[in-house]
Amino acid sequence: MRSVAVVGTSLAGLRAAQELRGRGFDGRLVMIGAEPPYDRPPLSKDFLLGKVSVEDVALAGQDDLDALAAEWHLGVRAEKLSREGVTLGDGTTIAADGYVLATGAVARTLDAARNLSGVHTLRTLDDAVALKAALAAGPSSVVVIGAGFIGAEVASACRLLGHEVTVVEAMPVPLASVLGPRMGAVCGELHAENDVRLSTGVPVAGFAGDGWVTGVRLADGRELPADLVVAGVGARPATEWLTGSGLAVDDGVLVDSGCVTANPRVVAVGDVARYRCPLRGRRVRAEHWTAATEQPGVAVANLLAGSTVTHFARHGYFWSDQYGRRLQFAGVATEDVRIAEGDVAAKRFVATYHRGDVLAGVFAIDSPRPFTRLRRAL
Ligand SMILES: Cc1cc2nc3c(=O)[nH]c(=O)nc-3n(C[C@H](O)[C@H](O)[C@H](O)COP(=O)(O)OP(=O)(O)OC[C@H]3O[C@@H](n4cnc5c(N)ncnc54)[C@H](O)[C@@H]3O)c2cc1C
Repeated sequence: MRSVAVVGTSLAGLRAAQELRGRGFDGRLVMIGAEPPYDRPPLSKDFLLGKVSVEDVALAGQDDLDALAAEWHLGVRAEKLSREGVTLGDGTTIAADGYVLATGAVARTLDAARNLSGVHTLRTLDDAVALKAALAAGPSSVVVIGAGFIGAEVASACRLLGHEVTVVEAMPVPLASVLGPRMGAVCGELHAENDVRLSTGVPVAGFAGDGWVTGVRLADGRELPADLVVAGVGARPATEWLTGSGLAVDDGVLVDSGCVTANPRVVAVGDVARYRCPLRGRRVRAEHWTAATEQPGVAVANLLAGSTVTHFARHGYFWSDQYGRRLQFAGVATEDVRIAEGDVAAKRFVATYHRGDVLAGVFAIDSPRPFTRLRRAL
C-alpha cells in the first residue's frame, strides 16, 4: 500500500494517521478534514466554564502534525467516495490505495426549532463558542432538552455559571438505556441536588417565540419559559457523502470486528463506524472518546495487512463530568445491579452489573480507584 487517504481529521482520523506512521507506513498520507483536529469532551465542560480556551482544545501541536509528513486538505469536505477516489468540495479528487473513514457524527437538530434563534446544539467548536457567547449574554432561563450525557453536562455548566436551568427528558428516567433504570435515576437526582429542575416522561411538542425562542412547549400542554435552549438530542453518523460509494451504511458505516468494510481497502473508525462487537454479539456505534482512540490501531493494522487479522474486542468505556463529580461507566448494564462500595445517597460509590456469575459492567461516581480495579476485572 503506497498511499492512504484519511477522511475526517478529528480524534479518530488523527489517531489513524499516527498509527499509520507508527507502524512504519512511509507512503503518501493525505488528510482531509472539514475542521482542524481538536478535542470535543472539554467543549461541554471546562470550555463553557471558561477554564480552557480554543487553543487548549487542539489535539496536537504544529510540530506533531508536521511529524506526520502528511498532505493536508483542511476546511474542505469530502463529497463523494468512488472508484476514482475521494472527491472534495473544491473539485479535487484524491486517489489512494487505502481509505480511513473517520467523519464522526453530527448533532441532531429539532425541526420545530428551525428558523428560531436562541436554540443551540453542541457538537463542534463553533457550536461551543456560540453557546458560550449566548450564556455570557445572561439568559434569564435556560432549558436543556435531553438528559443524556451532553445535556447533563451542559445543564451542569450552566448551573455552575449561575443560570436558572430546567432539563426536559422525554423518557421516564434519564440515561436508562445506557445505565439501566436504577443508576439512571441516581444520575437524575444529581440535577435536583444542584437546583436544576428535571422534567421527565413528557416529550417536547414545540417552541414559543417569533424569531427568538421564548419558551419550550411540552406534550402535556405546559410551556417552560426559555430565552436560551440547548438541544442535547443525540448525534447521527456523518455518512451522507458516502451515498453511491457502494459501501453498506446503516446508522453508520458497517464494518466487521476489525473496523474493515466489505472492501478491505476501506476501514472506518470512531463515531461514524458501526462495528461488529465480539463482546456484545451485535453491531455497535460506540460514540465515545476511548473507542475513537483505540479503534484506529486495529483498523490500520488490518488495512496494511489487506484483510482482518486483528479485532476490536474491548468493553466500551466513557466518563462524564457533572456538577463537579466524575461519572465513569464500562461494559454493559444489566438488571442485576449491586453496590460494590460507597454510598449511593452521598453520590460516591461503585456499582457492578452482573449476568449470572459474570461481571458485565461497572458504573461509578467519584470513585476512580475502585472503578479502575473493577474495570480491569471485566
Ligand atoms: C460536547 C461533547 C462532549 C463529549 N464528552 C465526552 C466525554 O466526556 N467522554 C467520552 O467518552 N466521550 C465524549 N464525547 C464523545 C467523543 O468526543 C467522540 O466520541 C469523539 O469525538 C469521536 O471522534 P471521531 O473522530 O470519531 O469523530 P468527530 O470528533 O465527530 O470528528 C469527525 C471529523 O470529521 C469531520 N468531517 C465530517 N464529515 C466530513 C466530510 N464529509 N469531509 C471532511 N471532514 C468531515 C468533522 O468536521 C470532524 O472534524 C463528547 C462529544 C461531544 C460532542
